[in-house]
Amino acid sequence: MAGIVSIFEEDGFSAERLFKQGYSYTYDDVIFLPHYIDFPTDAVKLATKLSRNVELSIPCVSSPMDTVTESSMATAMAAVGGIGIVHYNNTISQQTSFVRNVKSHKIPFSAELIFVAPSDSITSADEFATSPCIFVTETGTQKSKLLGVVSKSDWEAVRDKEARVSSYMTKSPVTLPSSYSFDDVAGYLAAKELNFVPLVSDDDDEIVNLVARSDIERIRGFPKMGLPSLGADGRFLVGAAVGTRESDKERLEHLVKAGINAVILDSSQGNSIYQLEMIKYVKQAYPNLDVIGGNVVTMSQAQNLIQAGVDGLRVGMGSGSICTTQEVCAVGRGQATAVYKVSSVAEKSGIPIIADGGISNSGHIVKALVLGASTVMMGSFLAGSSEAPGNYVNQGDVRVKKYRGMGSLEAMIKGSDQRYLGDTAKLKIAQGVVGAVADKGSIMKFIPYTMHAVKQGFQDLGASSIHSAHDLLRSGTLRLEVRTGAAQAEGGVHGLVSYEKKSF
Ligand SMILES: NC(=O)C1=CN([C@@H]2O[C@H](COP(=O)(O)OP(=O)(O)OC[C@H]3O[C@@H](n4cnc5c(N)ncnc54)[C@H](O)[C@@H]3O)[C@@H](O)[C@H]2O)C=CC1
Ligand SMILES: O=c1[nH]c(=O)c2[nH+]cn([C@@H]3O[C@H](COP(=O)(O)O)[C@@H](O)[C@H]3O)c2[nH]1
Ligand SMILES: [K+]
Repeated sequence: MAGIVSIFEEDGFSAERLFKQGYSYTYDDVIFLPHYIDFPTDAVKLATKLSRNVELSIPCVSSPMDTVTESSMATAMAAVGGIGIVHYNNTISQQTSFVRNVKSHKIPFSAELIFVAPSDSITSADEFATSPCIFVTETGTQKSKLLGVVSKSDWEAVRDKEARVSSYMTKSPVTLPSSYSFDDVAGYLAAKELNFVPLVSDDDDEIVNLVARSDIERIRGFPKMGLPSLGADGRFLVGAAVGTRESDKERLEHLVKAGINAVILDSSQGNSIYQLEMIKYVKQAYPNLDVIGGNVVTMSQAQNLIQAGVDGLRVGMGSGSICTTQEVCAVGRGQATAVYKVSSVAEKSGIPIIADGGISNSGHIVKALVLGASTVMMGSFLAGSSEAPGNYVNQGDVRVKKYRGMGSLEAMIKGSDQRYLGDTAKLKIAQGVVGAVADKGSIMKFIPYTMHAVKQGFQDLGASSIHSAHDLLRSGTLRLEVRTGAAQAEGGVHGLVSYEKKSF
């Protein structure tokens, strides 16, 4: 191979040369030249690091946005081997309860837990829309003693819909410990011919999950993935975002108690005195917690945060699908260039980087990883999934979910305005939009398929791991080019009267 490489070394550009030319390139601008295949697709390993001490089996991270990551997303992301970062556009108690919820699960969930008090009545079938049953507890909240359960069929059989639930609930329902594995729970439901079973936490008997027979079939139907992301205590890994205000120190204290495995300091421009001070504070107060700084897009921004002690860096400014930062502030960078440049610095200090924003297909993930990232962070790619917060609505013929920027007016009004209205700033300027994305089903189905597509890309490049891709990048063995507009059009579907694009 060495001889062939030297004859053709002028074919294509090395990344070093290509990214030196003064252009801001994004993923679609560049294309990799194929190399040599000497292993099967399944031999490609995508195991990686989120940050210095957090290991994942796939390079996928869900973004800390209020239309992307709460408990359901973070649980499912960990179950498939990635990680979710819980957003902080909420109160401290809401954010920590999302984290605790992830920590108390062994099985990803789809049903909502609904609680009523014994004297309440259930007047509409709509109350069962998101769950096969409703729990009755002493005070009607999750944190109180379980008295009974009402299934949808129990309720349908009741004539007087105004009746108190205590008059017809099934008393003292069977529960299982939440430490039971998927197979244990599946075996129990089958043996007892039950339609669902609630799972209770080991320490305080609180109901934390509800597994229905349909969930068992659903989960069994998903493609097999590698190892889930588990901490040393056997619980799912989860991260959380916080800001850089004084009040975020209190938030962080609660998140650490709830068991987060990494914290992301969430700013659009991370190279600030506020973030540098926060990084130093976190490293001193919680030496065992990985702290991820950002966002950054330049080598010098990265160098500053590395010197302050970050364990990971988040890269991307204005590249997100809902971002308007480049339009509003004229600051940012094409995402391919940003990932390459920041990784060239971070790599020298052994700091993994997260390529954040602008991912809309598996090819973009290949590009981010091969250009130096260790993981990709996704918002719009995940926001249409069943695990994302919010309900689906119909927009014409399409089932959609809301997806919005954290710097959109709507999101700022909901909670992040403390960041904007604090101290001096009285005027709110949006740096993001509110939109909608199409229903994509469960991430537990489309992430495995996406990872398989990524492995095919790696195989074409002769890279059997993310580490070996980075070696090809740095040695100049990886060759790439910029695509003209016509080349980009040629690379997409073209010249057809109509077509259906079905990926798997
Ligand atoms: N990746 C991207 O391209 C972008 C992301 N976003 C997202 O929008 C959200 C908001 O981002 P930002 O506006 O950057 O939030 P931020 O909270 O970091 O900054 C908001 C404002 O508060 C100031 N600030 C922060 N800490 C301070 C302190 N301790 N004392 C005084 N002033 C302080 C900042 O300098 C800035 O002017 C985040 O979720 C972020 O990820 C927003 C724009 C671009
Ligand atoms: O300019 C911005 N204004 C916003 O309101 C905003 N909200 C999120 N983000 C960033 O976009 C990333 C998600 O991007 P994607 O949807 O392309 O995955 C996220 O991970 C963030 O980095 C924002 N950027
Ligand atoms: K954008």
